[in-house]
Amino acid sequence: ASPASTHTSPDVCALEPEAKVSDACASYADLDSLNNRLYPYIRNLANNTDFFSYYRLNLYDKECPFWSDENGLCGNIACAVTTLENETQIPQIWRAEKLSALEGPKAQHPGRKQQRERQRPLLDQLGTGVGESCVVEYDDECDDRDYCVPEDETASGKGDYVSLAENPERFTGYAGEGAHQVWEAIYRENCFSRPSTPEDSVNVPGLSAPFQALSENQAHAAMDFKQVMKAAIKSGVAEQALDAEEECLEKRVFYRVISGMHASISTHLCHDYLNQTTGQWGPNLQCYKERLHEHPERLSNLYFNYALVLRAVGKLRDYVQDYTFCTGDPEQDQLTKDMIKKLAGAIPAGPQIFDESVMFTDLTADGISLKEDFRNRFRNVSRIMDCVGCDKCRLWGKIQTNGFGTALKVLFEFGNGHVGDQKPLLRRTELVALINTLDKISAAMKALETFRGMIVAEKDGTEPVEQAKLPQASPAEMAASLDDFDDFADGEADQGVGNDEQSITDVFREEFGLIFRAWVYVLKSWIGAPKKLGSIALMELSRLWDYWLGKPMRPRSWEFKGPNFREL
Ligand SMILES: Cc1cc2nc3c(=O)[nH]c(=O)nc-3n(C[C@H](O)[C@H](O)[C@H](O)COP(=O)(O)OP(=O)(O)OC[C@H]3O[C@@H](n4cnc5c(N)ncnc54)[C@H](O)[C@@H]3O)c2cc1C
Repeated sequence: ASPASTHTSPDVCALEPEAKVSDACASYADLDSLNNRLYPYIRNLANNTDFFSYYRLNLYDKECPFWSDENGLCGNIACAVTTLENETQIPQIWRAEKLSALEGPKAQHPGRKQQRERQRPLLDQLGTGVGESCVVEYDDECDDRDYCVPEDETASGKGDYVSLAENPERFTGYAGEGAHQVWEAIYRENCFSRPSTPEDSVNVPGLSAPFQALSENQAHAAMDFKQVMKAAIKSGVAEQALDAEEECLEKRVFYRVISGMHASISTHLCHDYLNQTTGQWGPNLQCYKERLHEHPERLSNLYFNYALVLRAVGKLRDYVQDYTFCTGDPEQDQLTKDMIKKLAGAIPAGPQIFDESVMFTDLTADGISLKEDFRNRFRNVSRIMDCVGCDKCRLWGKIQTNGFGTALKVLFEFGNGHVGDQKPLLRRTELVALINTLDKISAAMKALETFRGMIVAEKDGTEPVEQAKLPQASPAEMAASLDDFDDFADGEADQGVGNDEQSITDVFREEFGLIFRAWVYVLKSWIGAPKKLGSIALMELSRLWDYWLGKPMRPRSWEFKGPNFREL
């Protein structure tokens, strides 16, 4: 049956491309077209820059704080993570000797203020090119404005560096009771207004209609809300139950973030699936149908997350200006900074895709406690990640909760009049997690395109069109992709997307940028002219040679690529 016929969720109709993603401000089609342009760029940034492709985290030493996780461990080889054992594989600036030189002796756990004071003179020893973001991360103490339990990147913190590009998120085989227990615990964090007494929870009038879909036996056997929720998840009615709850926007957003993250994980595992008969990795259409296609509200939540995270990255445009990207390779650091600045600058500013200013507007005690509750619950989700029994899933689960936590922090703690305009310092791990989370959602949206193509092909009885693979870009190619991005930014401006009111300085900067790029273009053409003239001469000589030998003359290289081919 088609999704439309099997689901009563309001998101079913809303999934039409032109429809707006509910709770966001852009349509599915807008977000898809934005993603088509941004995707190669985000990929490059996340996978091909040292700053964003290494992550340090404590993957093995944290125990699950909620239950004994010994039974849920995954022994598959696909669950394993390759950590960087050899220090020479890590950019020099992050190696232990460098980090410990910066920290100095550490006899006891210092407070945040002490940490800052102690690190300052040591940072100064490194010289002006090195900032806090290069080497020093505060340890895993929570800041008031954190939505996540932070990772400790200091040398004394237990942890390993992981190359994210070498540990892609894909099918691992982690499933069953252990995985379900984790998802259940995560969704339980969404129950802001849980009934206060066990009686309430089995009292049918206290439950929303979908909970009543549980059999009477199930409902009466449940002694508290936790059990009702567990039973609801088992019976597959939890999503509808939560949908139908009378929820304020903030609680709905909490649920959508989690469900969207779950949908993204499912998309990746279905798209990069191991066919255990042939040993081949590739998309598994059945997996997609069961987990996503038949649940349009999950897809809607994935798009919602894209809008939310993209908005947060866009808000970094001023912040990254002063940020020191430090890997020990100044050329790459400059490139990284330019790339993230361009990315942030190309994301429509203002509330065109997501409007965070409509959330947490209630400044009464109730409103403040709602925000605290929201933050604490999200922190709990990040703690639950220590209960994931598969290393690879835990790695990406931790990165993505940190990424969403950072997005929420940027959205709700950076200005907006909620807390004032003070900008919180972002840890390196937070920035890395944010960009990699965006990369995961962006790649999931591209994977959905593949699956949609497969569904059409299956219906028509044709072969699915293979998606073009992204080329592995070298730093020089990355620079070229910056040029492409200029076109994108200009194109968007022409279409009136992302055009906030501009000041005279902005207009001047924009015009100056245009003139500068035109000047660079002309200069590049002049520099390239001798090579091009040489190629023309060589081509004409070869044609003359063919003519002299009486052979058919080979066509000119720019002639056989069609009328629109401009290059030599
Ligand atoms: C943090 C984490 C990371 C993981 N990473 C990976 C990975 O990288 N690779 C891998 O192969 N496996 C991973 N897993 C396991 C994977 O997510 C599934 O749990 C597993 O494949 C079993 O799937 P399932 O069909 O039983 O349903 P599950 O995905 O386990 O879902 C459990 C229940 O939740 C509900 N549900 C499902 N999707 C949604 C949604 N989007 N929104 C709301 N409710 C939903 C449904 O009622 C479903 O029955 C991860 C698990 C966790 C907890």
